[in-house]
Amino acid sequence: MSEPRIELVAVRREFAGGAGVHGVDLAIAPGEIHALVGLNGAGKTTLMRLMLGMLRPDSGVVRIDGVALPDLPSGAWARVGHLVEQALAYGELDLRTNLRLAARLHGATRNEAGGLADAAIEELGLARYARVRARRLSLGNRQRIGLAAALQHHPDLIVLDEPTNALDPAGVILLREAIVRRAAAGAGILVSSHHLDEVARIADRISVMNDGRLIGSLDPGATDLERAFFALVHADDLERRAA
Ligand SMILES: Nc1ncnc2c1ncn2[C@@H]1O[C@H](COP(=O)(O)OP(=O)(O)OP(=O)(O)O)[C@@H](O)[C@H]1O
Repeated sequence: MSEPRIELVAVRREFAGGAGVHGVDLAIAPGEIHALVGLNGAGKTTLMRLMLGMLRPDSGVVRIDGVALPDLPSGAWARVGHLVEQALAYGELDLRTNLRLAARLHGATRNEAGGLADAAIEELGLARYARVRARRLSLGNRQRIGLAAALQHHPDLIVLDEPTNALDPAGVILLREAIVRRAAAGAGILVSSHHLDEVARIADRISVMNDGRLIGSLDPGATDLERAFFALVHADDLERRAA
């Protein structure tokens, strides 16, 4: 089997008060779309921040393409695309300039950056807004900029935290198609969501997170995902209360 795009072994990060991520193992293969679902506060964003080196684990290891994060050469981050928390855009610059800059930060040459930005603008339905300053854009279109910046350089590893937030139905479809395209090209993708049916359309695997742990998985082809999700969460809550 090929090397996972990313692998987490016993990753733990505990905040004061006890919340956090309490020992997570996870591997995402090239070409895999892996969905992460869980209630508010389950630890999804924290897990993603640990995967991206934004947060240091108390213990455990995160490897990208087999290399532990502290040893990862800085150039390797150019092969990663992510949107975790807020989409970063310079309000005074237009949408296309923002995307060109993001492409440059991901290692594209000046010539390549324009082409990547134009392709992403097309892919995410942003052509009408290409020359509009970011601060004038709607919330959903700012989210589209963040997604375009995360995807435009065709990364090998993609991490998206609730990417459909603020997107209209057309945006949801464009994003879905873009994610499937990246996976078909070999990217490993982790995407969190509160929309079970939405992620089930594209995910190869769905992991359920509860109280900082991965407690099980859902079959993306199953009919009543909501019921299966709550059954897992309730059983886990009961088990921990009994312990
Ligand atoms: N820097 C921090 N310091 C203390 N506690 C934190 C910190 N960051 C997150 N937490 C806590 O860790 C837990 C997990 O938060 P996290 O944001 O990872 O959850 P989530 O699954 O992404 O939630 P949501 O679905 O609401 O986005 C929460 O209880 C949160 O309050």
